[in-house]
Amino acid sequence: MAEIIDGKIVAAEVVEGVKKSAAALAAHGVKPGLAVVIVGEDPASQVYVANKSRTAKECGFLSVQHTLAADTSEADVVALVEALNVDPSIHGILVQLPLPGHIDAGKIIQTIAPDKDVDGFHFINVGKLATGEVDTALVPCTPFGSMLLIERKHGKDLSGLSAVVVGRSNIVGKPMAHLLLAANATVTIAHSRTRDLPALCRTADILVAAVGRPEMVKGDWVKPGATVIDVGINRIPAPEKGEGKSRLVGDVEFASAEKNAGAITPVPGGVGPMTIAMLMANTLVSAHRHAGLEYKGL
Ligand SMILES: Nc1nc(=O)c2c([nH]1)NC[C@@H]1CN(c3ccc(C(=O)N[C@@H](CCC(=O)O)C(=O)O)cc3)C=[N+]21
Repeated sequence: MAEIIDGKIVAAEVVEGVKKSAAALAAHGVKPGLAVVIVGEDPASQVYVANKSRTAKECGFLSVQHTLAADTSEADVVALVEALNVDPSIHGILVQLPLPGHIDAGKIIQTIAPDKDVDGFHFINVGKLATGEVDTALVPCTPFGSMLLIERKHGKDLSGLSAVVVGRSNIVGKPMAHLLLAANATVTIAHSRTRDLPALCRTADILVAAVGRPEMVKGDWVKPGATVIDVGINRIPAPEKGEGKSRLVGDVEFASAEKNAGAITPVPGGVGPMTIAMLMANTLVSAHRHAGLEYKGL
């Protein structure tokens, strides 16, 4: 049976470090500020938003939330982001995705000042990650947090290890692959058009599932002893818990996968809490950079 990697514990350690560093920043008269912009009400995002503002306050940050009506125009969202870009009290801007269909998410993301882009989605940060300029980049929170869990298990140098990332999104799959590559892993990105996905997954020493399909990765896809990082957060009906009830599952079929894996992240309590912790870490890094200070954390 696999070791269960407890993301809540590692995330709490990260948050503890962020809290201490934020307190030290206060001596320089700097308070990290995080602004979250939400357009409309996406129920799947509510948990995330609540966890995020609670953690930001716990870290001693300024935490500002702008909740806009679902029919807000693209121009109005652009104007808000531009105002936050020049607001000196704000060091991190996160525009909650998905956005309503009439708003071009790409346009909004590219409007965010790259040095406040705590999601790491702006072309500048994507390019820096891809070219190894990580010291001045902001790295996407979910892959960054996943990488921290992988480091706990394998150290910072993944030389000789093969990693398979299932999923090629700009938000998780691609940046995850870049981080693994930067750590010297041999990386394959798999997706819906990959031939014999189970066989490919069985070659992975490190298997990252980020496809958004509930329990798609089965136990017999997992190489014995492999490290499995489950990025999926899927809410599925759970009639056994009562009528209208639901439960969270990952992209990995946990019960079968934990029999083969050497280590595995659960859902909930794995990558999710790490995403929040890294958002705090990125906001702290940004606050340091804006103040001309160096952050020697993480
Ligand atoms: N611009 C943007 N950046 C994001 O990073 C972003 C986003 N938009 N839109 C929504 C998704 C989703 N997301 C989550 C992060 C943590 C948990 C999390 O903490 N999950 C708990 C779930 C706790 C529970 O529901 O019981 C866990 O996995 O343990 C969930 C979801 C970030 N997202």
